[in-house]
Amino acid sequence: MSLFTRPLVLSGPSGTGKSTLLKRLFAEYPDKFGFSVSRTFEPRSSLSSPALTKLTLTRTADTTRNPRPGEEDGKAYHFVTRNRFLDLVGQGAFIEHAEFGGNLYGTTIAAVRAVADTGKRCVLDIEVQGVRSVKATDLNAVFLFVAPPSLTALKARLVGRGTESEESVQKRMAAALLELDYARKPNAHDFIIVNDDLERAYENFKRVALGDPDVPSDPLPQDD
Ligand SMILES: Nc1ncnc2c1ncn2[C@@H]1O[C@H](COP(=O)(O)OP(=O)(O)OP(=O)(O)O)[C@@H](O)[C@H]1O
Repeated sequence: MSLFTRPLVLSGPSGTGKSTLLKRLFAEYPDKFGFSVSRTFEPRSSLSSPALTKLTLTRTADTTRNPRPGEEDGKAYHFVTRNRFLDLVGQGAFIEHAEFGGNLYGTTIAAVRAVADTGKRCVLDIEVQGVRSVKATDLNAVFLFVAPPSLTALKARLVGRGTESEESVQKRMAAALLELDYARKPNAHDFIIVNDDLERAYENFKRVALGDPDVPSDPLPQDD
């Protein structure tokens, strides 16, 4: 049976290639997916590039920041007041929330459900803490872990991306160890894709995203 009707939770170390895979997927299937990203790290703009905002992606995040000119409520974000946001936090409404630059951002359980109601598959790109939160809900999500071929390769990608300071690379590498530790636990994820060769990884990623239940998981990289 297709898994397409269940939200897809994508996680994996920073720099492992999640945005790269998502961009390709959303470019190939502009109407099939709703997307939510919320992270502890500073958000990067790669998934908000003009090419992507033209797509009919449904975003699911709430924010207290003011709408920018031309931004409609409910399209990029649901704009809420700080008080309302904190109420929602108190009610346990969020899967994840974090503060960046004085504004609060987060993804509510209700927003993920709303995407599913439109017939699209909601894709969440979140960290391990968010994975645990989603597991504690009744969202019945499918968990996909994208692993780097090795820690050495991961570091090379982070450095090669040219977006991180030395300190930020160190922070991300430390977080990567925790993500990999979690991924080694039995039943932590339903699918594991090692993003070694991009073409191969993308083919498997696409199959999982479209709901194929039979995509074989790759073995996790050994510590190096
Ligand atoms: N299979 C691959 N082989 C080599 N390089 C890759 C591969 N996939 C992605 N990259 C490169 O690795 C870098 C990190 O990829 P990307 O930004 O997609 O990671 P990410 O997991 O989305 O990171 P973050 O969680 O920080 O957003 C980019 O420069 C990207 O071009």
